[in-house]
Amino acid sequence: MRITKLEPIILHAPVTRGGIADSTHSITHWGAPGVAIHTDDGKVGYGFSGTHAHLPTDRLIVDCITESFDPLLIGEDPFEVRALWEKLYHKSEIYWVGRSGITHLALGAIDIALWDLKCKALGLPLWKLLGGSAQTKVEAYNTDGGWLNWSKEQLVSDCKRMVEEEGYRAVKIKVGGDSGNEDLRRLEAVREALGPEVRIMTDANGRWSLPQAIQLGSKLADFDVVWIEEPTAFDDVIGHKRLAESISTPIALGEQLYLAQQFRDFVHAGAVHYVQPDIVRLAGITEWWQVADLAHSYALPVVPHVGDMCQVHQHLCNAHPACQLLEYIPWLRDWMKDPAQVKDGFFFNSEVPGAGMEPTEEALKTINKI
Ligand SMILES: O=C(NO)[C@H](O)[C@H](O)[C@H](O)CO
Ligand SMILES: [Mg+2]
Repeated sequence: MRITKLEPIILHAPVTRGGIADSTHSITHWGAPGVAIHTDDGKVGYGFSGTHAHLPTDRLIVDCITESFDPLLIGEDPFEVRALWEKLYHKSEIYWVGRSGITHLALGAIDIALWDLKCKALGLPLWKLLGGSAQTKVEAYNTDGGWLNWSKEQLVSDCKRMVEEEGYRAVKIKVGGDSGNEDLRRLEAVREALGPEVRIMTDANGRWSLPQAIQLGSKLADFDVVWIEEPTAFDDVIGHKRLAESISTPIALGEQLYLAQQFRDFVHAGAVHYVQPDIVRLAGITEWWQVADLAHSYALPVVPHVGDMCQVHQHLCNAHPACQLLEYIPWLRDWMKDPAQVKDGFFFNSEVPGAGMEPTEEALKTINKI
């Protein structure tokens, strides 16, 4: 099998109720800039990055795919995923301007598409190609009812519905609003509504200063939260280490980290407890697996961020022994041929050959019409 063509794709999918916000971002659509990789035997592999649907930067990502990486892939054997990852990552002119950021997001989409091709050529779902199930099932926690722009009433109503009607036993709510006391009042209302057994995660999306994170983070224990996610500046290893030494609530982070080496620094410093690698920020499945192995060697749970909207991470969590739990956000499910399925709070294992990000024919009709 040889690669014959890279076709750029940009999908923009509407988010829940037309707009969601966390402490740092406010979006109306989820962006999926990516690629369809065609081969000489007619197979097509699909891979996407995950963005906030900002068209100019989505175009930068797909241009990087078609202008910079394309010439390095035409004629290559897609089975050689790791060799191609090294070739593309270390292409010196690209490495000079990239190493993380736009070029890394572009490489991630390509890597996912190459794994997709490998799966399709062997007729296997990604989790089976990676070695089979490492656990009986992967639990889902739901993020899509906890947005910071929801009123407290909407927040409580969504979280109750997810638990009482949809079977979730864990939900995540956003903190990091303008008022720390309002954050705590919202958290208290959700805890009171859900009772003591349901697990609640909190996520500040990097908004707090270190003193704010120490002050507010120390109060989270009153509500028995599972973790505080991204409490302070995304790249601040020392700050998170100091916070981890100051509060009892575990720290979760990773959705903003591009490189395995960044995860190494946080893990080695004891600055993270729940490690959240994302294939769409790292350079795909190939780099994600390195981070999951690193975390596992430190006995740290891996609970990926889902910039792919669970489509590929459902496979990865099924296959990697460090994963028992995965975030659920549904924004791409109507655009995917094999949408991730959650029932009674657990993910189903897909048996469909592939890595999970093949769009529907309908979705492909919308591309490049954005
Ligand atoms: O932090 C998150 N999950 O843990 C969410 O993905 C972000 O809030 C959304 O992408 C909006 O920026
Ligand atoms: Mg987050």
